[in-house]
Amino acid sequence: MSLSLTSSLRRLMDLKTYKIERRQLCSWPVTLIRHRWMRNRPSVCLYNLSRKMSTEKEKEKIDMSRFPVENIRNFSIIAHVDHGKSTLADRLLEITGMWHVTECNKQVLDKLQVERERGITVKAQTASLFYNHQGQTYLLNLIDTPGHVDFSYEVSRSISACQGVLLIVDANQGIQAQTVANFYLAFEAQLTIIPVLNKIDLKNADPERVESQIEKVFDIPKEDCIRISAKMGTNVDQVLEEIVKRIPPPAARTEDPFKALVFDSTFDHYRGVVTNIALFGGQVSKGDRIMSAHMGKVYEVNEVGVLRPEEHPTDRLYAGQVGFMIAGMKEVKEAQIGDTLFHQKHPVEALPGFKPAKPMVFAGMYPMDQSEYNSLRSAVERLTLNDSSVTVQRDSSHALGAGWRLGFLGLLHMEVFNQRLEQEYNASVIVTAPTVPYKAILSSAKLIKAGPVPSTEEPVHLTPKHFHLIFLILYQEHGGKEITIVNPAQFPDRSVVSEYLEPMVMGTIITPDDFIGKIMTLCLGHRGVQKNVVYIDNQRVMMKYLFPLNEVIVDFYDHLKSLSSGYARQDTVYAGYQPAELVKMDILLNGKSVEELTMVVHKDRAYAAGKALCERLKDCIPRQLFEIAVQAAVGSKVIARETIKAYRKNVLAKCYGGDITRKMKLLKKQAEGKKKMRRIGNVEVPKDAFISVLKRKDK
Ligand SMILES: Nc1nc2c(ncn2[C@@H]2O[C@H](COP(=O)(O)OP(=O)(O)OP(=O)(O)O)[C@@H](O)[C@H]2O)c(=O)[nH]1
Repeated sequence: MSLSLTSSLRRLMDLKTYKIERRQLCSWPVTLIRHRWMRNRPSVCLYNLSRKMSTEKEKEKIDMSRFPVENIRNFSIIAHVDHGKSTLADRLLEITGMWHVTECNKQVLDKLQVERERGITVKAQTASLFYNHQGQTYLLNLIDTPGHVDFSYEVSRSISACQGVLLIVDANQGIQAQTVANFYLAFEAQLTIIPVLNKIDLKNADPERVESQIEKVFDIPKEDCIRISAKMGTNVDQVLEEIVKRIPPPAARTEDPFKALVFDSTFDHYRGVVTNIALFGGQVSKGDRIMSAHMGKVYEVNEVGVLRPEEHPTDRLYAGQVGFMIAGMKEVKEAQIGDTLFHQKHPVEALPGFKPAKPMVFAGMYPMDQSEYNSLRSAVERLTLNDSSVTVQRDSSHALGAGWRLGFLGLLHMEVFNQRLEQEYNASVIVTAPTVPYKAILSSAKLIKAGPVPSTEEPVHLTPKHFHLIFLILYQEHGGKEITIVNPAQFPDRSVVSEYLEPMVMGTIITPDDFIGKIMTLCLGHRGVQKNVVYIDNQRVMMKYLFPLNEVIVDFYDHLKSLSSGYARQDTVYAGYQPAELVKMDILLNGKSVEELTMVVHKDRAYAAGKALCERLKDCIPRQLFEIAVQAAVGSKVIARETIKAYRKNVLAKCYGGDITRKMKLLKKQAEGKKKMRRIGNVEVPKDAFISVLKRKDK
C-alpha cells in the first residue's frame, strides 16, 4: 500500500464519527469493511487490490449480442452448509479469468460482512462468466446459493432462473439433510442435476461411498458424478466442460417480445431498486419503457448490465441472459420478487412467479432506548427492503415501548437480521423470545350459549357486562373462522375457541447409526413422531420425524449436535398445521400480569416452562422493600411460583437488651408496613431484567 494511502486511511480511522458513503468506498482501491464503525476500530482488508485488475477489465465494453441462446448456460450451485459452494464459485471465477482469488479476497460472492464473519452464504449472488470451449465463447451465469435451511427461499428463487444445478456433496460427509432438500427443489423444477463430489483432497474422503449414496438416494448413476477439490482446483475445469455439455440452453427467443422474471432485488440508496432479472424472451436496453405485471406501473429503463460479480453496464440484454436492471423503482415493493416485466406496448402472459416466503418465527423488536425509535425504524425499513422475506408489523409494549413484531424464516435468519442491523446500521435492539405463528378456530357454538345479543335499537348503557357482550358479538361474527396469532399476548381464550392449531415441520435427520437410540429419545422429548427410517449406506441412517415447529426452533439442533458428537445433521421442511392442546401462560408479578412475558405452550409443557421462567425472573428482578410473588398461571390456576424476598431493615438494631415485647412490637409494625407497601407498591421491573429473561438462553 502506498504511503499516501496508508496515511489517508489512518486519518479516516481517527475521525471516529466520519461516515464514509458507499460510493466513496467503491472508488478506493482498497475496501474498508466497516466493523461497528462508530464503536470499534474499523478492520481494514486489502482484499480488493485485485479488484483494480478486474475494474480495468470491466471498462472493456461487452457486446452481449455475441452470445446466442445456444451459447448460454444458467446454473445454480446448491449443497448442504459448508460443502464448498462458495469455494467452487471462487474457483470457477478464477479459471474463467474473471477474478484473481487470493487468501484475502476468497469467497468473492459472499459480500456481506455477516457472511464473511460467519463464513456462511446468506444471500444468493450472481456472476456471469465467459468460457471458451472448442473455439466458442459461452456465457455461463452462475448463482451461488446459501446452504442453510433458513435461506432455502433464496435457493428456490435462484433455480427459477436456471436450467441446471451443480449439486455439491462433501466427499467426506456424504449426503446431508440439506442436500436432500435442495435436490428435491431442483428435481421438482425439472432442472438438469450435475452431482459434484467436493473435497476429494481430504484424508478421510471416501468418494466411492458417497457416489453409492447418490445412486441409492437420488437414483443418479455413479458415473455421472464429478470428483473435484474446489480448494486445490482439481478437476474444476471438467465441471465447466460438463456444464456446457449437460445443461441445456434456456428455451428463450430473442425475436419474441421482451419478458423477464424478477428473481431478486436489492435497494441502493442512490439508484433505487436494483432488480436481478432472467430474460425469458426478447431484449431490453436503456430507454425502453417497461411495465411490471404485478404493480401495473410503467418505468423507463435507466441501466441494464451483467454481474461480474460487480455490476457491469451493457448496452442491451438478450433472451436467455441473466443480469441486472435499474428502472426508477423507488421501493422494493414495486419490484416484487417473482414478478414479470414486459415492454409497455407488448403485453405478455405473466410467468407463474413464486409463492411468497412464509415467516415461521416471530419476535418483538424494540429500540434499546425509545429516543432511538425513529432511527431504528428507518434502519428496519431499509434492511427489509434488502431482505424482502422479513415481515414487519408495528407493536408496542408497556415495558419496552414502541417497536415491531417481525417475522423471519427461521432462527438463523433472525440472528443474521439482527447482526446486519447492528453492523450495517449501528442499531442496538432488544429482541424478545421467538414464537411461532399459532392458529385458532373461533367457535360459534359456545357463543349461542352466551344468550341473545341485545338489539341495536335498544338504548345501550355500556356496563362491563355490555363490553363483554360486544366482545362476544365480535366473536360471533367471526365464529368458525381461523385466525393466526403471532403475539402470545393476543392468544384467544379457550372459551371462544373450538380448536387450536400449531405449525409442524418434517425433520430429516441423517446420522451415523451409533447415535440412533439417543436421537430417538431426543426426538420423543421434543414431541417428535417418527415417520420413516432408512439406511442410506452401511453406517448412515436417514430418519424422518414430524415435529411441532415450536419444539425445534430454539435448541433442538444444538442438542442433536452435542449428543451425536457433531455428526448428525438435520433439515426441516414446513408441514402444515395440526390440532394441539395449547394454553396461554401468564406471568404475574404480585398478582399483576406482565404482558411481555406471556407465552403459548403445550398443555403438558406448561409446568416446566412456567417454573423455568419464574426462576429466571427471580434472578433478574432486584429485591425491593416488599416481597414479590413471581407466578406462572394458566387461566386462573397458578402453576409455578417463586418469591423474591423483601429488603428488611434491622429495626431491632438500636434495641439493646430491652424487653421482648418491645421487640415484638417493632417487628409487628414493620410487617404491617410491608404489607401495606405490597398492596400499593408497583413492582419495578428494570428493562435489563426483561431483556435477560426475554432474550434467548444462548445470548
Ligand atoms: N479440504 C478442502 N476444503 C474445502 C474444499 N472446498 C471447500 N473447502 C472448505 O470448506 C469450508 C466451507 O466452504 P464454503 O465454500 O464456504 O462452503 P459453502 O457451501 O459455500 O458454505 P455456506 O455458504 O455456508 O453454505 C471452507 O473452510 C473451505 O475452505 C475442498 O475442496 N477441500
